[in-house]
Amino acid sequence: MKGYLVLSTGEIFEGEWFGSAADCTGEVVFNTGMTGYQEVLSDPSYAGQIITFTYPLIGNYGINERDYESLKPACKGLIVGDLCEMPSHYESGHSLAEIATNYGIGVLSGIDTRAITQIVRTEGEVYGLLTTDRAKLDSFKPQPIGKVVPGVSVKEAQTYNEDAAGPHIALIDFGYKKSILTNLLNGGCKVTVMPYSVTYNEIVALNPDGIFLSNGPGDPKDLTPQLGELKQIVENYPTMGICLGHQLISLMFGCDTERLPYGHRGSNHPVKNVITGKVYLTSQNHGYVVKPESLAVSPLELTFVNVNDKSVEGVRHKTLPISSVQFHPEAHAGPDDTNHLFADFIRQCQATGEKSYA
Ligand SMILES: NC(=O)CC[C@H](N)C(=O)O
Repeated sequence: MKGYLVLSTGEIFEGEWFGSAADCTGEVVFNTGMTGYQEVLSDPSYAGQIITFTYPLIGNYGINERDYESLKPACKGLIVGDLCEMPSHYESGHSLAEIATNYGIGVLSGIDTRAITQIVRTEGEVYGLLTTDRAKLDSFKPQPIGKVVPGVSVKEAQTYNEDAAGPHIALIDFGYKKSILTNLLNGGCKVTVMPYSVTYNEIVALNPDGIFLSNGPGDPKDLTPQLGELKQIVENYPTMGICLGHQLISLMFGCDTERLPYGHRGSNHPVKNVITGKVYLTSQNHGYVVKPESLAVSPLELTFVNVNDKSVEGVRHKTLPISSVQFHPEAHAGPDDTNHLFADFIRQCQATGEKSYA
């Protein structure tokens, strides 16, 4: 079946349609990873987005049971150069087209994904409509994706590794990737996943040893109403944040965020630890970033910087045990060069021996 993509910048692309037959609209972004499409499409941080894969062949090793980053993918659609319909891998249980159908995701194949990438790199914020109905192309009205965290966060607390000997971590869920939970559980922690709207009193009642602020979709400023409560939480426990969690920590301590000229989404983004001088390759997925000049007026200091564009990649509080990174130390997809950050955080939660820094 034929399918179409119309962009808010006016271009129209025609290709072959797979997956869910329903139309979808969303922000068009591009991911440059050469592998990892299963982890990417199931990462909740892509809620409301249509993902263009720059690597030309997608779907060739199928979909397995283990590599989902969430139970239900939140992205809207996929745009690929060449969708493989006959995957080959000993763990593959489904083709990409099958699971896209099951999860209501439209897939457009046979597209010049480099052309789309160039448009997104030039324009920054681009929206698109994926449809099989040519008649709808003229009436497309782009709309920002809006507040998406409530749709991907858990509704009730969920505890994992109840009897673990290690520290008890409250993982505040803005759309957490399963690999973050897995890293904490493998590090010997008991983990309670809490809804994004959790209050300080609920955290006090839980009595955790540390707080983890997860990744998540959308503009971090959409969560401005939560910042006061979250600040009270993180000021009282050792805390680590990843991606959206990092942006929220920065906002709550007086920094500012802005859109990147175009997003960092891929598996080979170099970052430099400004304290040790070491460079790491990292997995990334973000469209917003902390403004570097805003750090000067906050109690936070820079820990990591992006080697390519010098953007802020990590911060820590000057006096409290709070740190966060813009990249993804849990990898999936991508390199796990910075995986030691989980061990550092878990050690920090163990070392305090007391619950409160207040
Ligand atoms: N992976 C994430 O947590 C993304 C954070 C935020 N939604 C951004 O695009 O910058």
